[in-house]
Amino acid sequence: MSEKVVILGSTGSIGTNTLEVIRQHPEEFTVVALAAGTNVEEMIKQAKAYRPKVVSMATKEAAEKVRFALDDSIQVLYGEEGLLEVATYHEATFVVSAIVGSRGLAPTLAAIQAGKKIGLANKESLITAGHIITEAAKKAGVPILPIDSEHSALFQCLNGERKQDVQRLIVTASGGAFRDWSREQLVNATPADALKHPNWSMGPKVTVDSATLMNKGLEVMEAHWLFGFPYEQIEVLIHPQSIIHSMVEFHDGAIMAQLGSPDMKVPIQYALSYPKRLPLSGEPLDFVQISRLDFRKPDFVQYPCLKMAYEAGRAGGTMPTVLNAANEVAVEQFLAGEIPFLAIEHKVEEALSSHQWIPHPSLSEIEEADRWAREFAKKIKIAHV
Ligand SMILES: NC(=O)C1=CN([C@@H]2O[C@H](COP(=O)(O)OP(=O)(O)OC[C@H]3O[C@@H](n4cnc5c(N)ncnc54)[C@H](OP(=O)(O)O)[C@@H]3O)[C@@H](O)[C@H]2O)C=CC1
Ligand SMILES: CC(=O)[C@@H](O)[C@H](O)COP(=O)(O)O
Ligand SMILES: [Mn+2]
Repeated sequence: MSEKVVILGSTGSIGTNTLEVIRQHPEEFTVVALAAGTNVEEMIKQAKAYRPKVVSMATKEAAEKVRFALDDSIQVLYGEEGLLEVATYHEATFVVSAIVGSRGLAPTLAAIQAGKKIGLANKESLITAGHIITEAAKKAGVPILPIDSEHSALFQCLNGERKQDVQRLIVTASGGAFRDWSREQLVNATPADALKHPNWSMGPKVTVDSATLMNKGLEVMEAHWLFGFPYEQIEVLIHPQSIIHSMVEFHDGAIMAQLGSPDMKVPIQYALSYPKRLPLSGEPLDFVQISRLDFRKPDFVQYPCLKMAYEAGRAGGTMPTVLNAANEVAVEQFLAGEIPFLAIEHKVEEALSSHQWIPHPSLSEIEEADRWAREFAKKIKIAHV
């Protein structure tokens, strides 16, 4: 029987890669519902090609344009209500959560509570409300299958192993667009510079997060929530080639690593078809051509966002929520040309140090902390950066 798939964020980088995996395996997967923001043209193309039963757009205006282009057999919804309807669509068995940012939290939680298997790319929802998502998944008895490449790698390396035999998780980082830039050079870094990721083609927000290494900080927290290890057992290692996607070291000194070309279709395929593996088109990894793999330790002075993420993760409660929300606002402002690159870390730092920490927040307290951090981060003046 085929998996009935919903994609939240279908028009984005993860969304389009997911549709490509599905296109290569029509016998395994059927697309039943899609949700996106405002990319009308891409949604019309996808709806015509995959014939879902329902689609939803972020705004009424976008939905009307999509509806105009499709026949009546595809229902077109919009707004928060439409998104939740798609996330919990009755026929769906598997929901790919690939909206960018913590706005992915509500639909991801709703999909879990509706008993859908989750393929999780939207790391921000897990950072923002880790205990709420993991408890909801446990209660509903649904698996959260990682799509993020490092977590897919860790998931594969941990397969069949006992947790108590693990020494540490080693999360690899490319170092992002500014891997070889000095702090002095970063003062003048532009959005165009930050968007030149050395290895991966991704959406703008995660690409900027790669450049600050906030992405790696978020991924350390993501690993904590997905696999249940304390922060002391989760390390980051800079690996410029992005060939080793992460590793697990065991107490006997053995290390398991998952390798592959930097192609998100591989972890997406693994999440969708777990525990099977399906063939994918693409060139096999050529070790002779790669010839070497390099590593170095990340430096907390060079990458304060990584340091703040470890601290926020260890503090727990509402600190990760605030870190994530302030970062989302700052990245958006940077991409809009409103603030310099180094103001991102400055805004996150200010928000964390001004926040009234709540140790065991409810969902509404998380939503309130997220709202507070966004407003606070927007208002921070950056003249002295
Ligand atoms: N790209 C990658 O390779 C990887 C991404 N991730 C994570 O996956 C998530 C998605 O990243 P990525 O695909 O790169 O991002 P993109 O920016 O490429 O895509 C974001 C998607 O979210 C949709 N969206 C935005 N706002 C709304 C809204 N209000 N309602 C509904 N949908 C909305 C966009 O729709 P529209 O364009 O129509 O406005 C788009 O489909 C992020 O959390 C990222 O960290 C993790 C690992 C790798
Ligand atoms: C592809 C993927 O999973 C991204 O999250 C990736 O990790 C970005 O690369 P770096 O953050 O290592 O630069
Ligand atoms: Mn990743």
